[in-house]
Amino acid sequence: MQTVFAGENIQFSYNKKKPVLKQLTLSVGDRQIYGLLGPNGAGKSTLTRVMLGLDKPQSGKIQWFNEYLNASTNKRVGYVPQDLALIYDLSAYENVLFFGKLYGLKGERLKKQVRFALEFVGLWEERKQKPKKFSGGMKRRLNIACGIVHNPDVIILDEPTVGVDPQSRNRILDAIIELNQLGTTVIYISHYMEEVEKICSHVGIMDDGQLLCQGKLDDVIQEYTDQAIIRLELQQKSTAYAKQLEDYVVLLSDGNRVELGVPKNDINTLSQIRESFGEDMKSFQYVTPNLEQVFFRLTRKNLRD
Ligand SMILES: Nc1ncnc2c1ncn2[C@@H]1O[C@H](COP(=O)(O)OP(=O)(O)OP(=O)(O)O)[C@@H](O)[C@H]1O
Repeated sequence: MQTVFAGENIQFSYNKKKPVLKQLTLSVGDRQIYGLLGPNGAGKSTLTRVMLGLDKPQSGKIQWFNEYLNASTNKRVGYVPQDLALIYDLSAYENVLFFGKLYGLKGERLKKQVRFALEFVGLWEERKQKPKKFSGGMKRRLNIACGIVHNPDVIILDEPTVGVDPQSRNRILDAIIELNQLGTTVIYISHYMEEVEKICSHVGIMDDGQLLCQGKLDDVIQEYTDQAIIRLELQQKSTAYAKQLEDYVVLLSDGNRVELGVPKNDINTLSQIRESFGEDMKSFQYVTPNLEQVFFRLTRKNLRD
């Protein structure tokens, strides 16, 4: 596998006192959809700025395509920022044209690429309209068109589905998958665990300026979920079963619902649970290990906290 991005021991602080990125090492391979997850303030946007060369780290090594950042690597990387970077007095077409020119495109190639980008996000028909009239989802899609107009080898998308309706959200996710199938490596920063599980081949979880794990999505889930989860629906509120619950690791207790962490494939524990609750157990469900559990285990936080 070819490495597209390699960052080693990146140390960065805004005010030279408290580091925001702490000896962070991260690598992204060619044609991956790499999901970068982390709670608020973990340092994801800062990392993105450092990766793009907008902020300079105090120490560490950053390479794109095995080269230090330079004019040529810059052209191969696209960026769709979290905050919409649109010019509201220009039409959708002119917005994308503007970004294409910034990346050095000219003439027929520029026109062709603008059309490709607008068609790709499904906004070609609306090209003459100004984005101030667009819905949140359309603005996000236009933002993406501006980021891909120069046909980059890698695109970094920072929370591209925030504040959009479900239809636009699906459209954006489908477009990202399609872009990847066309050969683009995607670095996808998101707060939505289910989106990362749906589209990403690889994942990295960061907290407090450090990368806590990274790897193939399935491998990470396997490696970091040493417990199976059993979800019980009880007749009464879970507080009424304090005695029975003493014997188990209670992961969640919410009204009549309880989630217990049990060793994987441990049939004895499962039958013990059935016996302990007997008739009081309305339902019993095995919950497949997922990224949310990995995230919680590593950060002790829920992503949307
Ligand atoms: N320009 C800045 N000057 C000083 N501190 C900053 C600046 N930008 C971010 N920080 C601090 O750096 C830390 C990491 O912030 P950052 O925005 O990178 O996190 P994040 O993971 O992207 O968060 P979110 O998910 O909320 O966007 C936070 O403590 C934040 O307050």
